[in-house]
Amino acid sequence: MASSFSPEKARVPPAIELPVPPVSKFKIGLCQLSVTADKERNIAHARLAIEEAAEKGAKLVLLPEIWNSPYSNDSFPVYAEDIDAGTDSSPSTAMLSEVARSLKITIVGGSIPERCGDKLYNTCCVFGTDGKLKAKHRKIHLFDINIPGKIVFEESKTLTAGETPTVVDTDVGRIGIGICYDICFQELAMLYAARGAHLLCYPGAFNMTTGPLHWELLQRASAVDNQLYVATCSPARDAGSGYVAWGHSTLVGPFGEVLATTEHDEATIISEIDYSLLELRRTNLPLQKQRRGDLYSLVDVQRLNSQ
Ligand SMILES: NC(=O)CC(=O)C(=O)O
Repeated sequence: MASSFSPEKARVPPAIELPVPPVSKFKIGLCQLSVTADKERNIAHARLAIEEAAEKGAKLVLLPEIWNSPYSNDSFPVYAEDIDAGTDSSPSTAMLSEVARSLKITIVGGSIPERCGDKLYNTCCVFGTDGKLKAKHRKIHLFDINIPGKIVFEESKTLTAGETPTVVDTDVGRIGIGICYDICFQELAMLYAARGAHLLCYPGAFNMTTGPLHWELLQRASAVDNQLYVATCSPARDAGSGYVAWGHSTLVGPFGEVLATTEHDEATIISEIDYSLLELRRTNLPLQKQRRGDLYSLVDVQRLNSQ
């Protein structure tokens, strides 16, 4: 369907007030998992890591991008699951749902290759404490990159891009979801902030060229520009695999401060999120009020079109 967006209508309603989160302080777990070619092992392994994070007090657990499959265009069609067709056709999300329900935690389930009809997507599922699927985010910006002599990757060879930004209300606050390359598009983070997100979660697998330069920079920029928390989770590095991930899963606070991070080995990071700091930082630095909406503005096309 063609978008009905027109520049004349491009006056955006004011940003949504930051909603009162259902919880002020809680622990988040970032599971930087090793990923192999053995899907069953990957699922069992992820389950153990989630259980370990929950045992250490995590109420929200974040997994990496493509944690049930090698990250490759050859693998995506082979490992893809039909998430909407019920638990039998998606063992990976069935596990996430079951463990979220039994441990009463929220899970932002990294991403897996999703099959829907004749299309494949890179998809993140969010499960609530009752085990129900609360949101499904299909990677909006496909990772098509060509840095000669360093890295060439074309997700669009096999995958289709998602069409919808995803903000989800959970027991641990309002969360905006992006997958890896989605983090390079700051408008998406701004949109989530304008929709009242407390936290942005990005499962990601940055590469060894962009990772050292861009990974932390983008997270900190998103956090400080939008005055919210940003959490990322990568697979652990496997130097022998076709795609070598940078690792460095991280939690950044609303002042751009790195609260917890790790290197490239497998690890579970447990760190605290304190939403009272969102108000504090927004009072210290009232960017929202100082923004020059008369000179520039972000257009939320979906909100405009739904009016
Ligand atoms: N998987 C990705 O989208 C990787 C990416 O964005 C990168 O820069 O690396």
